[in-house]
Amino acid sequence: MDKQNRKAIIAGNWKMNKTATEAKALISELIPAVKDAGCEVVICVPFTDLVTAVEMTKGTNIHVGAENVHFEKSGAFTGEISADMLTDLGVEYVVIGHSERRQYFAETNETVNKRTKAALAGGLKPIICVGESLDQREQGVTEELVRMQVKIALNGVTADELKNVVIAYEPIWAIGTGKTATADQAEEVCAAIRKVVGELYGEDAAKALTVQYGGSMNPKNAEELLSKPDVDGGLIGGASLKADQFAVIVDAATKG
Ligand SMILES: O=C(CO)COP(=O)(O)O
Repeated sequence: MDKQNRKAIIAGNWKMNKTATEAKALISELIPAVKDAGCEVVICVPFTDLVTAVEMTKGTNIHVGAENVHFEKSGAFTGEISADMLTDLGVEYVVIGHSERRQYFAETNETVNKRTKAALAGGLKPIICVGESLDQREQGVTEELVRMQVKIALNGVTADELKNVVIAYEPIWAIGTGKTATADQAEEVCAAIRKVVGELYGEDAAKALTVQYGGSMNPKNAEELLSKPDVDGGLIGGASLKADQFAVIVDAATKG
């Protein structure tokens, strides 16, 4: 369902889960489970599962994303993957700046910005992750922090490119903890994200932007979270690894 003509997107972020063999089994279950979705359905999978995911989802309503992309086009960057490598496979989306990347792999707002620009230049749709730690929330700096993360991530991104950008609000304290933000907390920050994008690109661009919530979204809480006016979808970790659970969330977004 569209909110003010916005596209709701439910994206799975598989993280470091599923071998190619396991991915095959999960995607086989997912295809029939989400075939009537009224929202966009994306699965962001490990690099080693991309070929399988792209091949298996051809002709279905499932879109495929990667979980990271390097900012250089090519060269001596052992172990890295470029935007061209991903688009050439048929990959459409890419998660950028996930808090796990920021926490364990020294990702910064600046590298998030570089990756975002490289993704867009290469024809990928970035899902840019922002969000505060529990400490930051308790200190009352959530909105300032998220505004800064969004501003730096989008530095140098044109208004035209913004049409392909998705922003995911993922409070770090809610990721993988079973502790979900309340629907009002999610709405408050998703609205703040839309506001800062409005300041940068104007009202119309802000209204068109898809802003997702992520952090322990599950079949039980999805409907309430997705009913909020500024929550246009979800970035789902744990529950995206179970076809039946993911399908319930997709249904909730279809209603939302
Ligand atoms: O990090 C997330 C999605 O990117 C959320 O993970 P969980 O849904 O497992 O909390």
